[in-house]
Amino acid sequence: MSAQPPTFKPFNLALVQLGQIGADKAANLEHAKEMILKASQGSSTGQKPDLIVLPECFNSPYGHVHFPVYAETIGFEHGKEFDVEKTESDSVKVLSSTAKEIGTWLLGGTIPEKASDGKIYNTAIVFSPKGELVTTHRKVHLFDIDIPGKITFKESETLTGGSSHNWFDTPFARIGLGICYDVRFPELAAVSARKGAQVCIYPGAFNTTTGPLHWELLQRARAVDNQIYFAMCSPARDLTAGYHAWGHSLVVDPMGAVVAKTEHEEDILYAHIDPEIFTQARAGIPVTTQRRFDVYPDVSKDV
Ligand SMILES: O=C(O)CCC(=O)C(=O)O
Repeated sequence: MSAQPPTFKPFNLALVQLGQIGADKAANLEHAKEMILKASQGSSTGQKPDLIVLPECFNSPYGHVHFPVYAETIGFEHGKEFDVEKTESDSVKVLSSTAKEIGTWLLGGTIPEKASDGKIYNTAIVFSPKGELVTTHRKVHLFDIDIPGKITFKESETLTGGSSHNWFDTPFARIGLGICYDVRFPELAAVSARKGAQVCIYPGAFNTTTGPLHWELLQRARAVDNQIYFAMCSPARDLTAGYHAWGHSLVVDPMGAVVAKTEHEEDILYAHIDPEIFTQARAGIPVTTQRRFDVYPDVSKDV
């Protein structure tokens, strides 16, 4: 990974708020492919996406009991050559060939991943327009919460938290990665931004308890405190499923303004990403050059 981020150029983003995620993995993959192909055609106003994003856990129902059942072995290791043809992961195969078919960057949401040590991770997978798996990100902060009478969730029952910070470079931007609950930890996005990411994108799946209060607030906060674009892509809400996703996929600009958002049904959200807004935000409110690392530490140092 080069230290210097790519020059930030205008691009179009599409978030696929996927519905119909059920118990049948093959059907989930087929529908995901169908929706990626649809997204690649562009918006009704003619915006063709350069990068398409899927939600968290798009190939299986969401819940700690499901992760071991749906987990796939990917075989990717950071810093090592990786041949997609040799992976055992059906999800990686389908997304790789789809990205290649449409010639578009694809942040293929997350899937439960079984690592060589037997541990299971919640892992985001990213493909180049040639279908190469360029990076992965294992959810660092596991979603373990207990709000009595509302929601109890314990990913750590079956998952292990990732231990690395990840981003990827495209010809138009450096994109910082995180997954859902990771958004509650400002340090991760701060490290991405200080390492040069102009945009952060987190596949996510908030719920109907925390979603209304925190989903938009957290994303606007991460956008403003780092003066970056920030987006999260959710699955659609399915009231027949065990987990009711909040939906409301969102794109926020570096001033904290909402660029685009959906409701909770299946939908494709398009957004134009404009580097001018990034440049103006940083010039007008120059916090990026006013930090006082003599008073508090720089969290991006040594990472
Ligand atoms: O932080 C939250 O309220 C929700 C997080 C979540 O749903 C997740 O990490 O999957």
